[in-house]
Amino acid sequence: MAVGKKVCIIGSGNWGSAIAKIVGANAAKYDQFDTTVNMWVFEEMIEGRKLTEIINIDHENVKYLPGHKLPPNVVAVPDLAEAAKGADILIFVVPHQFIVRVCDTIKDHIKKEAVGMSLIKGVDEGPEGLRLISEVIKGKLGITMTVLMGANIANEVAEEKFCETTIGCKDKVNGPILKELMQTTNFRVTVVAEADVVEICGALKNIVAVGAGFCDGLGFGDNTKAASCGVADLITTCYGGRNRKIAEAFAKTGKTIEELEIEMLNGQKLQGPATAGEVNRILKSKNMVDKFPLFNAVYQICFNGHPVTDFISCLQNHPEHK
Ligand SMILES: NC(=O)C1=CN([C@@H]2O[C@H](COP(=O)(O)OP(=O)(O)OC[C@H]3O[C@@H](n4cnc5c(N)ncnc54)[C@H](O)[C@@H]3O)[C@@H](O)[C@H]2O)C=CC1
Ligand SMILES: O=C(CO)COP(=O)(O)O
Repeated sequence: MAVGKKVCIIGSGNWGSAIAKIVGANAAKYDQFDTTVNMWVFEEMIEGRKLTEIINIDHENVKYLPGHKLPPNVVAVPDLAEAAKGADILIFVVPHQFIVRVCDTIKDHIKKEAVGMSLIKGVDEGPEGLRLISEVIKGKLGITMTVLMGANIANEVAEEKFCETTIGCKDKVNGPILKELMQTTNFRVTVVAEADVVEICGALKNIVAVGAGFCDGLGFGDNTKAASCGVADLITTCYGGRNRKIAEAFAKTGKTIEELEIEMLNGQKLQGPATAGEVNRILKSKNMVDKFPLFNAVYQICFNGHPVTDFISCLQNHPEHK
């Protein structure tokens, strides 16, 4: 009898837990997957209990996705190398700032022929400029990489509200398998070959979302917000995402991004400000900062103490309008 492909989810935050609902259900449903899905959980204590124990006994990630049951075949594992060992499909879904450490921890323990799928929105600064997170993972682990990105706010996906997502997969073999693993009636998957485009759009929209939050916090209207907004994930993120929410509070309260993240997100992590920093340094090295006034303004406000009230001038003085 053929043995089903073993799946490991690396990460168990807001999105990792929502995706565990889907992956757990599909792994149990389809023969081509092993029913048991390991989920690496960064261990922490919640009211005197280990988070892994809570997930394995109560089947709920009470900290990062409260109110949603996870399938019982999703097993929380606190040891990262142990969780990833023997997996055929590795789903990477940690905040982007932790990915290098994650890869270093698992690199001697994973199957060489495993396929990775990154759900991480962010970028890395390589020596020659921007590096995609999937490239970082591939560089560290040497495995085939794919990505999954979309307008997918985790809580809405967990509530099974309809949405679409895109898998970027450069080869023809892995696309259909990954689609079967991820797709449900209310989470519709398109597979495309342009994986790099899928990933870069997913990463950069978080900077725009911070800008949208500034607009809301400063009391501008929907037209103003739309001036910084594109399609799909941008629309979603500019209305419903955490980056937007924190940026609005930043503009209204004068507190720092770090203070607000701690106060409002209960351990969840923003990707937009960090991505603005990484992208700014990359643009600087290529003398291209002036071509991206919105990205630059978000960076200056988040990191260099520029007043948020100046934010809109970056749109008023956009080079395209000259
Ligand atoms: N939440 C959402 O709606 C969506 C998130 N994403 C992306 O998915 C990625 C992961 O986001 P979330 O699952 O929402 O995470 P999150 O924002 O809920 O982050 C918290 C997670 O980080 C872990 N963590 C904290 N310190 C750590 C450390 N030192 N090392 C490793 N892990 C640590 C926590 O244990 C927890 O699992 C991000 O790149 C995000 O942009 C993508 C689509 C939707
Ligand atoms: O990526 C997301 C929606 O597609 C989530 O965005 P936030 O991290 O801003 O909540």
